Amino acid sequence: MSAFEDLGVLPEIIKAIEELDWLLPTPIQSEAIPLILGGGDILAAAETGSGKTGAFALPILQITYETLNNKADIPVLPEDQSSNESKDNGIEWDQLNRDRELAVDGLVCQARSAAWNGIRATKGISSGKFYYEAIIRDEGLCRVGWALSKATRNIGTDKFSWGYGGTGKKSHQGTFADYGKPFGNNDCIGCYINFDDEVMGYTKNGEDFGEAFTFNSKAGIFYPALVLKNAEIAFNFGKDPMKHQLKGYKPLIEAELLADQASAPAPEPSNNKNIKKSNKKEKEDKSTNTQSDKPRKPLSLIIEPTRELADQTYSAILNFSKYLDNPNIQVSLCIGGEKSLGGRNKIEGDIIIGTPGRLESLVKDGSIDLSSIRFFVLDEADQLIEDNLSIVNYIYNKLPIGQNLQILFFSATLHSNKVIKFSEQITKNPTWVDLKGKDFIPDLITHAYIKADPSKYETLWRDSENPLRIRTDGVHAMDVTKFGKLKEPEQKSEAIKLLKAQLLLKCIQSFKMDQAIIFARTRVDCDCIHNFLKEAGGESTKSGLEGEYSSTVLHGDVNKARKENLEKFKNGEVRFLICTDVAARGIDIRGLPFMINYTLPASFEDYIHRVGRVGRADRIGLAISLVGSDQEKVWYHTCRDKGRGCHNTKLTENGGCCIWYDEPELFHPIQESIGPVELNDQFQLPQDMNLTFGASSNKSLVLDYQPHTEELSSRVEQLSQLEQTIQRDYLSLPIRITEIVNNNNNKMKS
Ligand SMILES: Nc1ncnc2c1ncn2[C@@H]1O[C@H](COP(=O)(O)OP(=O)(O)OP(=O)(O)O)[C@@H](O)[C@H]1O
Repeated sequence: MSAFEDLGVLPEIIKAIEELDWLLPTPIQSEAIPLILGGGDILAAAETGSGKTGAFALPILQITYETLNNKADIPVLPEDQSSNESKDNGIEWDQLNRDRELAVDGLVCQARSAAWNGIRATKGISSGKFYYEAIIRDEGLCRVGWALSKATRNIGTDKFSWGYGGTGKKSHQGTFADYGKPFGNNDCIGCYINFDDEVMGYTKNGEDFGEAFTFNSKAGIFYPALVLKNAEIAFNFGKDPMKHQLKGYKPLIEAELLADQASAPAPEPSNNKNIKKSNKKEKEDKSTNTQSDKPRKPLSLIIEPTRELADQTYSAILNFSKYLDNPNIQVSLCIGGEKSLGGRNKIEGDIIIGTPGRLESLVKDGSIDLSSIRFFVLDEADQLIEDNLSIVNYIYNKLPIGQNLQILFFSATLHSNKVIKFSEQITKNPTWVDLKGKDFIPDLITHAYIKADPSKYETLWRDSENPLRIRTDGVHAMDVTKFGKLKEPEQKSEAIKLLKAQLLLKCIQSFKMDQAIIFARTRVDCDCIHNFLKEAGGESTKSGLEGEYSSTVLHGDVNKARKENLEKFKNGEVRFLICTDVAARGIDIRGLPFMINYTLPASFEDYIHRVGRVGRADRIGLAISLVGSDQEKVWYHTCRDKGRGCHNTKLTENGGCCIWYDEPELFHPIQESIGPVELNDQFQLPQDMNLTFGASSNKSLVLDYQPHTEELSSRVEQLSQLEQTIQRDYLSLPIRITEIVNNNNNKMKS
């Protein structure tokens, strides 16, 4: 019997997690899963990388599934919002013919993955002159066009499909050629097909680019088709008035729409539609499952502070749910940077995962129906409450409070007054699952630091012969022209900035770091470090191989590329990820050996989350902090454009956009609580600390059971003795009764 089974987890979920090598639950999972399955509110604090995602995701997935299986309980969306079928003459995007990471909401298609994801329409045409429109809703990549039923979903790459992409290329049979103009956000692309003359073509915002392809009109039924990557596109087959009229062509909806008899290619496992059924149960379902086939109201809502984290939790839940069918669990990802649906179409999904801003706007415009929510999860709750309290409160107030609603708070750092006060307002007698006390940090992390002292390391940063110098944030561009004896605070500040870049290289070299995550304070700092590493040898070589110091950045500015950059790092395509605190929480990169605090975070809690990117899932990690020996003057933009084009280096108290950042002060609590070791002059750990970073500790995540077992052993012993006493008493009971009965009989006889 699996240990997860002991916790009451369903076999289908266990099968999925066993494939991830989750054989035993981690301590937080052992504690939290039964409590959540049992129905209470909980506040769960456990160290970074200890498996908190599974601790809440597994039980809510299970209860969601069990609720759906009890068909009477399934809340469905009202009919008029759930189907476009009649109004669209039966043409819609085909849920059975789409790639796994493409989500469909009415006629809006979205894929947030860095891979291409395609879909085909349910119906197509084989005669006449018709067209449809695609309205691009962000800057991602896409190709739109037509496909026969034999085509793959990556249209334009085989001989059965024809596409036109945002880079201004048409493609067929894998050949890409210039056509029309590039297109992007807000553009309206018309896709037309003319069976009389056997030509296909495209328009952009009404401008006709003429023939793109010729084709054989007898080839079969031509379906609208789409492939996209990190993009969102809305379609109009003619239900709404077309944006641009195309002379001689009618909207597709007016055609005689057809579909091939042949079945569609097997669908990928679903992420937001109820499409996969086991053969065995299919027959029963035809009669009984009509309720669960309808779009359903969400049962679980999970809020995550960042897009990356929302995406990670979304992928985890998709993985956990892969063997749950009849019905499949619908999971929807709602993250920032997307347009409102205007309440026209409801977000479908049994489990919705999103970021605060996006969820707020979807709730406000009526696109998410919260009336059936049973689980409200605040992951990284302290950050959500710190940064987005009003949104969390707003969403909470829209929930069906007082019914079966369960509220779950999770974080490694959950002990602030603000969190406790808020939790008291919204939870009912919550159980605290606090495994290690306040802000505990995994033992698998070794903490080290180097004091970035320009007087100590003069040769490193003063060396005028060394062409490799970081271009710093520009705060001192006007006030430090010469360094001299480093008397002025501004000189020291700039010297520290120059030195830190050199120390970074030394650390990378000394520990032969293959992969590391580097945290800096601002976007500008991240870009400066990225450029510095490029110059140090981070450029891709002509042969396409990444350079020795290849890096990528992740911060608030790198909007669309954020996911792609993170994937590059996760896949090992680049060696260093340079980021702001946007990646400090939750991001799970298995086996990551090193992290570097290029600048210290502004709070001790942030230090805990940042260093928690290493030392996860049983891997030993090293966290190195570069600590300035003096204060540094840094940007702190209060200006309207948040720093764009700002050169105001006065301090904020004088109306400017700079502050003095006091790393020596920020380092105190870290030094007191954790006591990091100082790297020696060779930038090495003391010799007795011989560790292989990135390697398994061979302790296993679940060995943490041991202290718990020891703690409980005396009580288990007492229980066992009690049990024995009861057993003995019980066994002696009939004898005594017989004795009493016999005695009584004897008395009566005599
Ligand atoms: N029972 C388990 N057995 C083996 N590996 C596990 C188990 N549970 C989780 N993991 C793995 O441990 C890693 C960390 O899990 P997770 O991301 O949930 O940690 P976390 O506690 O949420 O961390 P953070 O506080 O940084 O958000 C992941 O790679 C996950 O796959």
